[in-house]
Amino acid sequence: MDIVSLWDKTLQLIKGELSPPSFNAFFKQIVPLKIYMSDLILLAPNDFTKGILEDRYLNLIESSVNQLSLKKYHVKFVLNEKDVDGLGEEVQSSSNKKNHPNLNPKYTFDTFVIGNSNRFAHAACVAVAESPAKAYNPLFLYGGVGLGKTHLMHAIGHHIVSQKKDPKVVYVSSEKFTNELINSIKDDRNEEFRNKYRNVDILLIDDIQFIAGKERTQEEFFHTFNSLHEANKQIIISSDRPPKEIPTLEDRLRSRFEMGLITDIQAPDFETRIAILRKKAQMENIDVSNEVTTYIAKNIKSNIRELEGALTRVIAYSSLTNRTISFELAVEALKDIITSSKNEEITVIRIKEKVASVFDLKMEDFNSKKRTRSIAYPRQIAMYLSRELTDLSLPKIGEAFGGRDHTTVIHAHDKIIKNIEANEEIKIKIDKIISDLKG
Ligand SMILES: Nc1ncnc2c1ncn2[C@@H]1O[C@H](COP(=O)(O)OP(=O)(O)OP(=O)(O)O)[C@@H](O)[C@H]1O
Repeated sequence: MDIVSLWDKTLQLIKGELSPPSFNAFFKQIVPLKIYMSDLILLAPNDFTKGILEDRYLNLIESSVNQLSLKKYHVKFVLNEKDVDGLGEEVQSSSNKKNHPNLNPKYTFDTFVIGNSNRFAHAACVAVAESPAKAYNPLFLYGGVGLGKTHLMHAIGHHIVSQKKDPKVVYVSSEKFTNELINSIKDDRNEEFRNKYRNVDILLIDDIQFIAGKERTQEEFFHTFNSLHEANKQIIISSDRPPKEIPTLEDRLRSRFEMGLITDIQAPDFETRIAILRKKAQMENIDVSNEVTTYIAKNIKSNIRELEGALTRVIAYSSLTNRTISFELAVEALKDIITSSKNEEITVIRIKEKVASVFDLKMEDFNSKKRTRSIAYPRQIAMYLSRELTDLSLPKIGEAFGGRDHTTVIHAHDKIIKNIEANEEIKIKIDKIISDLKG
């Protein structure tokens, strides 16, 4: 029995043992990942659910699995698919179809909510999924943590697998790529490694920023890239920043990454956060009021993984305490998470407002072309603080200051660092602004 059927049957057994709210809260989101030796490895959606599954349900899960299988398994939970990367070749995986990559079944275009922050990235991914190697090659997706890059890459993979006959689609994190390369060198299996990556139709490579500074990996990836590109195979790359900002990336790779289309994903706006929460509640088949989704969406802004985690926590809390989901219950369930992030997020606007009040500037002065010292200097301080206190990229900061070039932001940042080192008065002033912003 393959892992997917084994897990499906296990779920049927477990369902009969538990109340529907508990089953829905803790079991529906588990993804069967891998069978390795005598371990059945399952992906838990978040730390909280993992803790509950391990503390309360491990015996039930293992006994149910072992009722169905001749072989005795130990069940293990991981939080990240990358955690099983080091386990060597799979014995069986959830992606048991020939040439099928290890794609998360939940990460499809259907489950992806489109909003202003990701509309362009989504459209580019759909275009690539429909015409691989014809639309944009490579497609380079970048954005902050937990904003949907991996989701979109897997969605492209699923779409292509569903459209083409036996395409070879490979999804790999750059860390896994590096580890496999190192092992192949160690075991003298370099040829095998090359064949694996140079003979695919679609290569999805996640978190490419981790190859920064790894010369041998960059060299190998350069040749993999070239042979795929020349053979008209599609390459999709993700990163937490644009190619220009990846330090110690060889120029020849950087220019290749810039050959196709580069697209970014921003943090979702309020409406998109609400839509994501609604979609998730709908997928879980659970009623959640507008008051509750609004409370979560207003307080968790910059990471969709955390947004989803908050909703899961509310659902679990309701199931554990046997109460219906209400605004009061959500506040109670999320008191640790939302108190710890109660300080308002630091944005460029807040930085500008603060610097404007300290240096007696008008808001429009930050974007103006005026270069008098009384304006240019506070403007440079505001750019410095934006670089230090927000996750925005250099080009985005430049954009937020009247469309200035990213080199202007670098210059301002370097200058203020030197000033802080040389001038105690400025250091105190800037420290005070930072502590006021942090609340
Ligand atoms: N637009 C969206 N609609 C629905 N779910 C989303 C959306 N964007 C992200 N998610 C969900 O948020 C979670 C985090 O997304 P994902 O893992 O793709 O982020 P990432 O950008 O690859 O993060 P990292 O930088 O940590 O690798 C996933 O569960 C994903 O399904």
